[in-house]
Amino acid sequence: MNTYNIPDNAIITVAGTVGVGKSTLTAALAKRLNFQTSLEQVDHNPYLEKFYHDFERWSFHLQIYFLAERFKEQKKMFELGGGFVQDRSIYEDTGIFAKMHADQGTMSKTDYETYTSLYEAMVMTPYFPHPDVLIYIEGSLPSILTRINERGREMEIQTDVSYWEHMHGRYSQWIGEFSACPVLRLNIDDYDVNDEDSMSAILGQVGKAINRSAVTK
Ligand SMILES: Nc1ncnc2c1ncn2[C@@H]1O[C@H](COP(=O)(O)OP(=O)(O)O)[C@@H](O)[C@H]1O
Ligand SMILES: Nc1ncnc2c1ncn2[C@H]1C[C@H](O)[C@@H](COP(=O)(O)O)O1
Repeated sequence: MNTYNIPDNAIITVAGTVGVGKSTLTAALAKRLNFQTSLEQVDHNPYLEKFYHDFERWSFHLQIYFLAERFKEQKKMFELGGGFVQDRSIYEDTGIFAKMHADQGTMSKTDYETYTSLYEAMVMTPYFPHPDVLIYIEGSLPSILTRINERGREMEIQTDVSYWEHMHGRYSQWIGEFSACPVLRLNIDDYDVNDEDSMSAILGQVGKAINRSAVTK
C-alpha cells in the first residue's frame, strides 16, 4: 500500500477515445506508483494501417488481433499479480470499436458474432478480473482532433473527421452505461501530467474510488 491507499496489486485501467491522452497518463501514473504499464502496441500492429485504408476488408482481422494482444496482456497481469496501469480496456474493443463497425456495416454480422463468441469465451477464463478502477478521460472533440493531428499518425490524420466524431459520441454513451468496475472521470482540461500536485490529486481520487468500492462489495 502507498500513501494514496492504492493496493500494490491493483489494476488501474485508462480508457477514452483515440488521442485523448491515455498512453501519456498511463505512463505518468505508473511512474509515480512504481507500477508496470500494459501498453497498446501501435507500431508493430500488422493490420492497423491496412484497416484505416479499408475498414470493410480488415475490421475482423484487426479485432481478432487486438483481442489476442489484450488477452496476452491480461494473462501477464494476472500471472504477475497486478500492480499495473493499463492503456485501454478490452471493454472498449468490444463495446466501442467492434460494435461500431458492426453497426456501420464495415464488419459483417457473421464476423461480429464470431468475434463476440470468442470474446465471451475469453472473458470467462480466470485471467479476466475486472480492473480495480477505470479512469475515463474525456474532452471536447476539437481538443481531441488537435491532439490526433499533433501526434502525427498519418493513418489517423487522413481518416475522415466524421469517424472521430462518431466515436466521440459512442464513448459518451458507453461510459454512461458502463458498470463493470468503479469509474473515475477526468476531463483533459483539469489535469497536467507534468505537474506533481495534479498527478497526486488524481492518485488520491484513484485510492478513494478503489476503497469506496471495497467497502460496498
Ligand atoms: N495532458 C496532456 N496535455 C497536453 N497534451 C497531451 C496530454 N496528454 C496527451 N497529450 C498529447 O496528445 C496526443 C495523444 O496522446 P496519447 O497519450 O498518445 O493518446 P491516446 O493514448 O489516448 O491515443 C499526444 O501527442 C500527447 O503528447
Ligand atoms: N479494437 C480496436 N479496433 C479498431 N481500432 C482500434 C482498436 N483499438 C485501438 N484501435 C486503434 C485506434 C488508434 O488508431 C490506435 C491506437 O489507439 P489509441 O487510442 O491511440 O491508443 O489503434
